[in-house]
Amino acid sequence: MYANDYKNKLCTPEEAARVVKSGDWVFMSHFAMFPQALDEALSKRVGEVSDVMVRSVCATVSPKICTADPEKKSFTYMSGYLSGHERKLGEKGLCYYIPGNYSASPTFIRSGTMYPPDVAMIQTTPPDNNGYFNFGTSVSYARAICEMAKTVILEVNDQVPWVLGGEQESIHISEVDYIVEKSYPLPQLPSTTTETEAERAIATLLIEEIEDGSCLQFGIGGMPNTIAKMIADSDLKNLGIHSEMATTSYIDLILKGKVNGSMKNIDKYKTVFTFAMGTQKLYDFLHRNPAFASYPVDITNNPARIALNDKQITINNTVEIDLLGQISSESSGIKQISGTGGQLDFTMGAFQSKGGKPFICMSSTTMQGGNLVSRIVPSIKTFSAVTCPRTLAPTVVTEYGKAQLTGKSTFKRAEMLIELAHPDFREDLIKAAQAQNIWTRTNKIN
Ligand SMILES: CC(=O)SCCNC(=O)CCNC(=O)[C@H](O)C(C)(C)COP(=O)(O)OP(=O)(O)OC[C@H]1O[C@@H](n2cnc3c(N)ncnc32)[C@H](O)[C@@H]1OP(=O)(O)O
Ligand SMILES: CCCC(=O)O
Repeated sequence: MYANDYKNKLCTPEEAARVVKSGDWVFMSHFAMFPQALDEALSKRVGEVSDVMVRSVCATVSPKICTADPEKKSFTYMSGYLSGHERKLGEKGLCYYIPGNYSASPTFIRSGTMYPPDVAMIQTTPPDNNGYFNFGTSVSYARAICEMAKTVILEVNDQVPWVLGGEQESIHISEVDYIVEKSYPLPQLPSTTTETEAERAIATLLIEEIEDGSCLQFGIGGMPNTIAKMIADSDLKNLGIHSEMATTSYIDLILKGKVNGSMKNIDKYKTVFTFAMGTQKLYDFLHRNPAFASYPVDITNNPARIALNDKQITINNTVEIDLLGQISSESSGIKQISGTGGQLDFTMGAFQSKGGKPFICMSSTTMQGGNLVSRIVPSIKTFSAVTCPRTLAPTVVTEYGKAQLTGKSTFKRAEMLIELAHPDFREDLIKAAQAQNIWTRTNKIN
């Protein structure tokens, strides 16, 4: 029925890329759905256009518009959450970070608060018989971008899984201006990370906090995968998932019957997420699987909606925490590592959920430049961003224990956090707390 429409809109990536004019804002799709053919075609226009602003989120390949234009003669690239590729480009001045809570982006686009997109370049599945294309593994805010863009170009990839959605997971051909085709496997995020002893100790401490019927969110990074694996081997049952990200570790949780969503108050029996990144096994598992519902990020990450499920447990990683409980999860000094993403959104949501518990976890130390450094620090580095402010500091977990910081005074926070630090750093931290006037004689460690 829509075959003629499809044929009329079909063109080469190079033809589609010609739509972009100097001064345009081009919004590309996110994470594993970064539109590789359109990026390549646009990169061939270096020197032909100027001041073109391109934005995406966590591109899982290195955008060619950056590498083809190291002097930024034509393109300036920015991302809402840096991937490893984007982090490296950032260090060369070829990728800028856009600070923000992930939940807010669709609203900012629709309200015009964000620069409006001139051109949307969005990767999708091929259309179904009703003329709909599916946003695959990155619903994110693809719909908001397409609604607001002057020109919508789809990059159709027949290797993208069709992911069933709660809403806004698809777009109709009538809303599309150009279609290009390219078949390639989605980039994969390896599932096997080498687990450290500290990660296993932290996971053990977190498992104690999860009950039958809890609703889980796992953040990004090595640690959440370790915990998911441990849950898959536990006696826990009737768990639910309401998360931002879906990962390969979900497969076992679902197949082993740990996660069935039966105790959720909303999206019952569904594992909810806005983007997925993992192995091909995950992408195959997601394809038309009714166990999942993808939603746009203003729905998955809305704290008020997160709170509708009882016993929401959120497990996110951080880079460092200062003695006041300021949580810095996305940068180290001027080095932007990743982004705020949904860390603050989910922490706020879990605080409001009945029986909910937000957690921030980290190994107590890390190797940096060949030196062992503490992640619990007197003060976070100059220029480092605070991802969760101290007013919203939840329970912090290291391999040495848990510290519930909410409602605690500055001296109590300092004391509890120092108990979670590696023993080699505790004396220096006590001295720092004394110098900061957040230590008292009532403190246990002295
Ligand atoms: C997309 C989403 O929003 S999902 C929802 C939750 N969102 C979030 O939690 C967002 C913030 N969190 C994050 O970005 C991640 O969880 C992180 C960065 C805290 C941890 O992720 P991991 O992949 O486990 O981090 P990893 O240990 O590999 O380190 C990543 C980088 O940070 C650097 N880093 C880590 N700790 C430190 C530190 N204390 N000082 C300096 N640099 C550090 C590492 O060296 C590495 O950089 P490199 O690749 O250039 O060498
Ligand atoms: C994680 C994405 C952040 C944004 O672009 O809003």
